Amino acid sequence: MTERLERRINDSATMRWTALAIVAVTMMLGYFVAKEMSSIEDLLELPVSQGGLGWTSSEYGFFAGSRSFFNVFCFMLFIGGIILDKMGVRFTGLLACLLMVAGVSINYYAIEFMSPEPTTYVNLPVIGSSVGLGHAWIKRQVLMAAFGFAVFGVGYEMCGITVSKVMVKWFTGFEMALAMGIQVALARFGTGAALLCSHPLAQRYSISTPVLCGLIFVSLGLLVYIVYCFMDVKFDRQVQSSPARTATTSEDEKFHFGDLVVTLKNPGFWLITILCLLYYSALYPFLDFATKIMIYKYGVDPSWAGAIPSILPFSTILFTPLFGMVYDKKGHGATLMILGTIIMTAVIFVFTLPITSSTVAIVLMVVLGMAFSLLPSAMWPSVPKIIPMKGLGTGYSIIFYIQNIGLILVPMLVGRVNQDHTVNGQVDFTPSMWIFTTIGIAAVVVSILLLLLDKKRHYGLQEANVKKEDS
Ligand SMILES: C[C@H](N)C(=O)N[C@@H](CCCCN)C(=O)O
Repeated sequence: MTERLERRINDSATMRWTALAIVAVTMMLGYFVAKEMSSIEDLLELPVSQGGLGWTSSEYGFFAGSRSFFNVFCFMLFIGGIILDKMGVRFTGLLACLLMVAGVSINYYAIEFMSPEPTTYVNLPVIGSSVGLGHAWIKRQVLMAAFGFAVFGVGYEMCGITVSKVMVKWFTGFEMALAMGIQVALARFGTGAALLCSHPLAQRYSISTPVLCGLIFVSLGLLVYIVYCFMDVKFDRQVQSSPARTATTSEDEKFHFGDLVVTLKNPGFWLITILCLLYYSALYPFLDFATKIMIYKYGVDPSWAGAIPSILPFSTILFTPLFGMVYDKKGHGATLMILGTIIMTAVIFVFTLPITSSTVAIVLMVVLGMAFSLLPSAMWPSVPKIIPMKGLGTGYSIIFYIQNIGLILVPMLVGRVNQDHTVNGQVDFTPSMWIFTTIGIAAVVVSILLLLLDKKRHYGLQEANVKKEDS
């Protein structure tokens, strides 16, 4: 056991919360970009003659899924995790921010400067009509935008795992779940702002304006992360100069490939990974299509239709830190996850029903916000209870990697299904909502299995995070 002989920089609440604020803001700016195009699906799909870009629903689904392409097909997330464990949070964080800036620049170039005319097509394999792989023609503009989004996605996910490791570094033994909850809450603010502002910005100026804003934001994120690097240098110097810490920290935190095998053999790790895959495959793609659902199913005016899905991330801003606090002080992490999956599935099921009142949609979004808080506030702080610190970068990266497979396939599938169920410009969203509901039911089952496994393996998921002597 490590005995603390000296006060460390993170023993100061001001310093550790400042570190959190900095990295969380960087991540929040990235989250804006991740959803900056979601509420303008209708504009992207308008004919060019009416000021749109003439994209099809399938092309939009392809674009929405593209954020995960390099992460999954080029194993970038996995490589990012190894880079993180080998090179540390400063190098990896800066690299991640640079990739985000590069990706959004390409995306902006595609939307602002490439021709939206459907004259140049590229033949690519995409999800075919509900079953298997087929071929579709994709506009070059869509392809270039997707390429930029995929580069951005590498930086975005790398930043996600880095920020997670930064938080574990500063908050172990302190208010870890609250810190992670606040980080996720700020990230949701980025998501909500994108859903709320993109459509009005695109309508008032041009379709590329939200992307330009995103470019400015991720550039700011890079600058902010440089500030964090100075704090991190100080933290590491202190740890190195403290003999008690040196004896354990440098050895404990060094990554060996054998640790990866230990992680991969851990059934708790796999259950949490599958839970993450299912939960996020239902919620994130749902958000990608929610604005269009509001317009077509609930008859909401397109100019403010994005405001209804934005309730979801905005409501999590309050709930996520709140549930994080509950987990820190009282425990019950596995129970919180079960509740989160049950509420999510129930709400998405109600969206499947033929109810078309926009008031009902608003209420459902608030309740879904609670689900969107319950699971992340308990799941992410549970990961360090299952995987040791030295394998955490790799562990988070494998979880995100598998999650990203769902984030590619589900939007593509839903985009295609929506296109197949469009008659005279009217979309029937029932089949795609059933896809989300089915995924939700599977998530409920996995979260219950995780509770049962915790009882057997004693990961401590039901225990509080804050240790009495540190508080
Ligand atoms: C999209 C990303 N892979 C992700 O899942 N992010 C989580 C937050 C992860 C925080 C880990 N400390 C999210 O809920 O958006």
